[in-house]
Amino acid sequence: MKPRAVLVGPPGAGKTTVGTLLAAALDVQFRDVDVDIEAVAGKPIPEIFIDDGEDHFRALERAAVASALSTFDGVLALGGGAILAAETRELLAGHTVVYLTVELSDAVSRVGLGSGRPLLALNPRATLKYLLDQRRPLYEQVATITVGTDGRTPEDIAAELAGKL
Ligand SMILES: Nc1ncnc2c1ncn2[C@@H]1O[C@H](COP(=O)(O)OP(=O)(O)O)[C@@H](O)[C@H]1O
Ligand SMILES: O=C(O)C1=C[C@@H](OP(=O)(O)O)[C@@H](O)[C@H](O)C1
Ligand SMILES: [Mg+2]
Repeated sequence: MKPRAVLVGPPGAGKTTVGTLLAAALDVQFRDVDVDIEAVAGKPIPEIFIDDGEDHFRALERAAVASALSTFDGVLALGGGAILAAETRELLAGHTVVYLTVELSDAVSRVGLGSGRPLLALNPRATLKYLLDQRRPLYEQVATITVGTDGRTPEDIAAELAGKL
């Protein structure tokens, strides 16, 4: 069993939002790895970062992604940093991986003050700029389909993807 599509991209790309609409359009289930991680940890992501640290969050994330990739057949959204793990990038080979791109200005306005995203809590704009530059090659490495999201509605993006899949 494998997901119909796996959505990757930086925070604010719209993985959760577009993924939900895409799953509805394809009439399959939607799953968000961030939600799986919170269920395993028994607390929200900001609390995992505060209580246990980012390394622990990443370990939970690697396990949650590996499990979902082998047991779930709907539309799967990863967290923006999941592709930092070489193990996860390797597991993504052979999957339909959709990279939702977003430029800094749209990402900044979408994540707002970064609430619920502990990495962005201090300085969302500067951190997003760093994350976008650091991760772009990794998203490009795993992607099989790349779709731009700037200035577009989630509905429009989901409809384009539903047509492609
Ligand atoms: N194409 C879009 N245009 C405008 N706002 C968007 C778009 N996609 C997502 N959003 C908004 O941006 C925020 C972040 O979206 P989300 O789906 O959580 O992104 P991700 O899961 O990639 O971090 C949400 O408030 C969402 O409503
Ligand atoms: O970029 C990241 O490292 C993270 C992105 C978040 O998911 P979204 O990309 O859905 O915001 C979430 O997994 C966590 O806060 C870490
Ligand atoms: Mg998300």
